[in-house]
Amino acid sequence: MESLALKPHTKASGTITLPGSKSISNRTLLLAALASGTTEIRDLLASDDTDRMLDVLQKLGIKLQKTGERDWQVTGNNGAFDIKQAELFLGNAGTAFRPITAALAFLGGDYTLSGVARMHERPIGDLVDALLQAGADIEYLGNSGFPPLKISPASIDASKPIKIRGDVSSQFLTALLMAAPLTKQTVTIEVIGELISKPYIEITLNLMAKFGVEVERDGWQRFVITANSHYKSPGRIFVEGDASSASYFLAAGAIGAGPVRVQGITKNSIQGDIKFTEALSKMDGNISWGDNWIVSKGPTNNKLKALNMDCNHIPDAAMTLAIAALFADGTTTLRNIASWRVKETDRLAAMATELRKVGATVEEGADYIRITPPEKLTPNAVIDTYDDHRMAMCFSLVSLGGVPITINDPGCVAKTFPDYFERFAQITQN
Ligand SMILES: O=C(O)C1=C[C@@H](OP(=O)(O)O)[C@@H](O)[C@H](O)C1
Ligand SMILES: C=C(OP(=O)(O)O)C(=O)O
Repeated sequence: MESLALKPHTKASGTITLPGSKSISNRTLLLAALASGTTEIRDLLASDDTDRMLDVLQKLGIKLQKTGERDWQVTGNNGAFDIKQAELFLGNAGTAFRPITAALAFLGGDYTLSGVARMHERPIGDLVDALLQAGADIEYLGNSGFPPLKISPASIDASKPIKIRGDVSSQFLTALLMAAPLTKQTVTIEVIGELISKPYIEITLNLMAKFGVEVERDGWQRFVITANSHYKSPGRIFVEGDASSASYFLAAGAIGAGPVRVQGITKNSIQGDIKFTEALSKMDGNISWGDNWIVSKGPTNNKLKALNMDCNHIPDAAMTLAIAALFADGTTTLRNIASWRVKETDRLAAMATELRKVGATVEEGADYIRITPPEKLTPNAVIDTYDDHRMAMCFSLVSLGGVPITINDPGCVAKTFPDYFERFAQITQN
């Protein structure tokens, strides 16, 4: 297996232009494909997750044209896919698998949807159960409740409210919301139990509105999409820089004195992970904002403050906090993150195992992690990354503690940030 040896550093500074947001990119691609009219997408993320979405849309007959390094033109097909039979591979992209499942279930056709082995261990039962209530025809080709899936033509009846659980992944509700206008019926969605990762629903509603569909809502419990809703191209759409990707560089600035500046995002971002900046401020990191940028610097006394935080609203960026915890003045507890267990790997187990390799004392609970930093980080740890881009990106930050560290399978960052390590090298050159 390939591995990357990172040299020890104590300082991080410089400027990084962020890659486009994964969450915005994949939603925008799908909405543009389902809209009437042509959409110019600027600053789309180029990564494995977006490649999976582009590939699937192309297979479904959507015309996609690359018009610049990060720019695409999508010719919408007005709420339909012309290709009615296809075998689709969605890698490990949750933001592609879940919404494509819902769209195809409502539009009908003969499709199989599969992914990498880990995707076949990531639950999808709550979404399938919701789609079945409206008459969709979906079969599990492997284990019940998990991909791969077979979708067949069906007659969809949305006259009764569709109930959906949102306590395993918010992507199920996102998928149902985005697909609802395809039924051309009024769809009422009722969320059962506690919805997790709520800010991702705001991204969904925001982008649906940009494409002309306003969703009526009653808090987080009930959403109504009326029968006359259909997606229309907004013309041109700009993808913000990825707030989760920003977290590694902002943390680097706070750990390694800084200043580190990320470009392509600011305060009014529609991404929930922008709130990572609040968590970093609570740890005494210094954050400042501008037009289209954020800068982080270290605390004046050089040590970060320990944190005790409910991280349900920022599940991805919370992993970065687990690493920042290594540089804090006491024990950090990150709570309400049970969803970590069903992402690219079991992130609670993986994070605990790898943090122990660098000397931390770690308590891992069903839905929390508690991290006490060591007096001195253990040098030369060899970190396993479990095919999880965020494990690889997070652990690069340990090198800022002045210790060499080796990252196994660094190429797994391709899921959302293919040139991460080149960018990281840019801020650790001095
Ligand atoms: O909707 C989205 O774009 C996402 C939602 C989150 O997943 P969960 O809702 O499963 O927590 C997040 O972890 C994922 O990276 C992207
Ligand atoms: C959970 C993640 O990905 P996915 O969109 O596949 O759920 C992630 O990027 O951290």
